[in-house]
Amino acid sequence: MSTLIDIKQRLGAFQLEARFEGEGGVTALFGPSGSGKTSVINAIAGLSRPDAGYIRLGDQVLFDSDGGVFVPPHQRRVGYVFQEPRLFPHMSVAQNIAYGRPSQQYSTNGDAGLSALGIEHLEDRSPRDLSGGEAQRVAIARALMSQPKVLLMDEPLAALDEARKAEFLPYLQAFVAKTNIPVFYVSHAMNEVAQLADNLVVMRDGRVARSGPLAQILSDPAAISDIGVREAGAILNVTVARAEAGDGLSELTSSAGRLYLPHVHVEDGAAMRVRIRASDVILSKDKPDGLSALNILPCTVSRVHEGQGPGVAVALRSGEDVLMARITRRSARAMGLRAGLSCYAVIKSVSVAPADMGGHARG
Ligand SMILES: Nc1ncnc2c1ncn2[C@@H]1O[C@H](COP(=O)(O)OP(=O)(O)OP(=O)(O)O)[C@@H](O)[C@H]1O
Repeated sequence: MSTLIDIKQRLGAFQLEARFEGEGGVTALFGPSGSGKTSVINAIAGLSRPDAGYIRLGDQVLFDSDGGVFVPPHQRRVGYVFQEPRLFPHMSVAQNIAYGRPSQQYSTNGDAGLSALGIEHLEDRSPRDLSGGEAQRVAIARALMSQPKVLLMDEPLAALDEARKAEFLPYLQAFVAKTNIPVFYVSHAMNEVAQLADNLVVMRDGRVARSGPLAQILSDPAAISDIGVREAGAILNVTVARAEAGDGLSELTSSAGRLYLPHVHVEDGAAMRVRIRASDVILSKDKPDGLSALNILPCTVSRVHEGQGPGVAVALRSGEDVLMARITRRSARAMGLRAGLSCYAVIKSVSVAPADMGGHARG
């Protein structure tokens, strides 16, 4: 489902001026606090009315200031999942899900997205007896009951502690991999975005700094300043060769070679995404020997991007994948880095956090 968002809106002292196009799947709105992410999805939901512009989801125009179109929120077929699950405490889980749709039978049968949430065994419980992650899974199920054409999620992990996040994320990944409903996902956490999204919209100060396919933006060295130097990094698509490779490690295969990374709790043969931060990649012109680092991938430099500061972003072709390295300008010069140069990327196993591993391969 193609989308077009092109809106201007003054909110107090804040000026929102956001334009991007999308192609369905999961579109992450990523940016620092106060950059305008929630304001954009509120405009899509019809919870606020932009001063000017245009919003189209598929073939439905929801807002067109020139044409005098403003579809009211209840006619937009938009599901909204907030930071807090907002369940009714006096109703069971099943009643919460069916709330407002008494005529509609709730059943996970035949809906792969809904089944992926794994909530059947929770139906008779009170929301008081759910963990934060379980409650969010129920909130997503409830949002699906209106048979939305699009699902908006505003930082659904923000209110969860680290343990609950780790428990909830695999369900969310499975859900977005299975559902056919386009999702707009607001987050300021790049590890979540890297695991969940197909498309990325980077927001800065009320404007769209970048938008496009996630993998493309994350492997563009010129985008590093918009993503943030600490957060920037490319995604490797890997297959789990041996989840239990001993020593608390898993053995993964990427198109460029074998990797040993912290243990992942998935079946052998599973396809997943691994985010490798640019600042965790060391480059060497010769194949290093006697290093403690377990992962040494042959690469070819495809682009060297010099920014304002002391760092240089280097895009590397590694088999079919792209890696990104951030090194000092001084090192880049000393090594004579330039497009076409063959080198080796060195990645410490322990530098890759479990939270950076696990996104389902889509398709
Ligand atoms: N109704 C309003 N009136 C005045 N200012 C507003 C209004 N709504 C939003 N703002 C301001 O607009 C800016 C963007 O807010 P928004 O919630 O869209 O950002 P965000 O990127 O989602 O941030 P966060 O991650 O903190 O939720 C903020 O400075 C906020 O205070």
